[in-house]
Amino acid sequence: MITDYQNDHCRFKVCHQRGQILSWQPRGQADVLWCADENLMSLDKPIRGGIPLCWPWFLKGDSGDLAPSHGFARIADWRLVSNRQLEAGTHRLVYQLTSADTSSPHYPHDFCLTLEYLIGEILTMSMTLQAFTAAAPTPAFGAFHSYFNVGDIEQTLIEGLGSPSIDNLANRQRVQEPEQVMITGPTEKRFAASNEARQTVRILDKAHQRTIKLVQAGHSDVMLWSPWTETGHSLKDTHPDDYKHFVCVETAAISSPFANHASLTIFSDKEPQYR
Ligand SMILES: O=P(O)(O)OC[C@H]1O[C@H](O)[C@H](O)[C@@H](O)[C@@H]1O
Repeated sequence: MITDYQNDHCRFKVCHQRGQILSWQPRGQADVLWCADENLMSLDKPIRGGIPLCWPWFLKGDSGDLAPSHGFARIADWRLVSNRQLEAGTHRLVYQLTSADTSSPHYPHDFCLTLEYLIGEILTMSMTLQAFTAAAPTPAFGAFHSYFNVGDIEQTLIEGLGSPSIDNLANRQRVQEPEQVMITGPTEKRFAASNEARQTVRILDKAHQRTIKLVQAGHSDVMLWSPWTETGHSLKDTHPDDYKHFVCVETAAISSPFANHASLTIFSDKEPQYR
């Protein structure tokens, strides 16, 4: 179910069947991505960890009644269409999912979705949608639902999210946010992606003495999620203390649909930039 790779820059793990990266460990660093214990995983359920692609809706969609939650892409069988190493040693993996492989009454269109990963010193994930439907397809929403590995969530700050947030756990109230956001309990907050074409968010992980930098394009929102102590309880595919070691910073299309292309690039910098 899980395949390990190594190149000059990093080690990484993928689940080819899900087209999902689960681990990316740049040379000399701790894993940048968090992933649940393999013994608690099952292909019957979404794999909790790495970067699942939620598509073509987020949670249960705007209507609140779409199933499966977070769309069908993260539980579909993807096809690996290219797997090679570039000259610089970086791996390039390309997966495709088409309407012939999976179908949903909530997205009744002919499409081909391509996911491309460049995995080396930096990690880039990009998604391209080709629609073959004569009529305009139903708008597609979702997220690159990234799980980031942090040494200690209580010593982690996230900056570049902007303000205000919309707090899903407080009746969608608008909350004025500081420049650096700290997670101190269950968190489910949505931030508007900046008006600039590209937005940078930083995760300052004091315990690992590193900064993870995310540069995104094509997403309208950023979701910040931590289940806090729900790990090991309502989240049955996790252990009780897991919440201490991950934060989800999800570049997402929630308030506006995805265009045909969206990307996320992740850098991990060992220099301590924690202030
Ligand atoms: O458990 P999952 O279906 O993977 O969803 C995990 C989480 O994803 C997002 O961040 C949502 O905002 C949360 O409400 C949800 O609990």
